[in-house]
Amino acid sequence: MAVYTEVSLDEASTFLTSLKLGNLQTLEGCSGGIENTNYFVTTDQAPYVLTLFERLSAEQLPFYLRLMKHLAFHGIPVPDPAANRDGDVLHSLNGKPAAVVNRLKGKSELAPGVDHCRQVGAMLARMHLAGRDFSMQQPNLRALPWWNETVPVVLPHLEPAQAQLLQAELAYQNHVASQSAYTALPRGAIHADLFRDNVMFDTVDGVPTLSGFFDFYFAGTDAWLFDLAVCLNDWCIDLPTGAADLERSAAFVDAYASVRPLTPQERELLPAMLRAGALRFWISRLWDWHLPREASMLQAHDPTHFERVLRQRVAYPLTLQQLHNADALPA
Ligand SMILES: Nc1ncnc2c1ncn2[C@@H]1O[C@H](COP(=O)(O)OP(=O)(O)O)[C@@H](O)[C@H]1O
Ligand SMILES: N[C@@H](CCOP(=O)(O)O)C(=O)O
Repeated sequence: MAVYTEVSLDEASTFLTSLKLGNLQTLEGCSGGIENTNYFVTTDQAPYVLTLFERLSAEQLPFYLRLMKHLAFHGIPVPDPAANRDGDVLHSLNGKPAAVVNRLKGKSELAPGVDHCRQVGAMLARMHLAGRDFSMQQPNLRALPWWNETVPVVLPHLEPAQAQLLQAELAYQNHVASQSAYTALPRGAIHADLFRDNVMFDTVDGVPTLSGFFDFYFAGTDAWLFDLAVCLNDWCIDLPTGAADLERSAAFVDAYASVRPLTPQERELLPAMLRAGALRFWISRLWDWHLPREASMLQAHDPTHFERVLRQRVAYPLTLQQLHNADALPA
């Protein structure tokens, strides 16, 4: 259930009219999602999603909403936040920060194939390029400084072998971040959480067709390669084992690079960033699992999944060369 703050028909109707989004026809609480209150609404103009932000503050939200607006303006299929007559995209409803975006068509593909990966890879690169002239900056709030802060907090909850891996990987990532190749990585606005459940596909003429990226609430300014690595760690692995799926990985990376070729430093650091992406989500899942926030509505995800992904990435580093030689990694 993801309606934490009730909105009545009258309240929604007045709100949508004030944004000139038409006359309310339907209002339906959305059962998916765990962070925010989401309603699917339809007016005589279009279907929308009304979100009341339960956790993020009014200070953080403008970056996410403005980024979505910027990307939508540049033709990237992302929810486009509705502005009021003053151009504001962050509103307030029933005491909560609120936004209204267009509803993307389709549904998430939780068992993606090669073609899904190809589409997401190409669109990810287009999104990175479209973000180049986005004027706002906000650091990735779940990057290295947060890992350094959070690892000591979760360590006491781990088995010795897990603690050893976590500390060793954090030391390795601190070392990587001090290298000139890392500093030279191209950067910009990244989604930072573009998992399978944050992408929609619609069926067009019988063909699954990417219809949008959403849930930009971990977005920030960081290395584009990190975003690519986060995606590869979700879209292109075998979920039960965490092992890389070479065919999907190659399709994803090739599609990405066909839009934005990777720099020599990105090619060099792909294995390290795949480890960084696994570490980031292992830490956040450990944190949510062992230290649930008071009155938290979050359902913690299984941290051991990303421990497995990290172990795979350490044991079998995935280089671009290997991606094009499918025999190089064990099945
Ligand atoms: N713009 C959108 N278009 C279509 N569906 C959406 C949109 N935004 C959210 N949803 C739906 O609402 C669900 C919850 O959204 P999400 O952003 O993941 O919520 P939370 O941040 O609370 O986890 C998604 O799984 C998706 O089905
Ligand atoms: N993708 C992350 C969790 C982020 O939660 P979301 O529901 O806001 O996408 C993970 O799998 O750990």
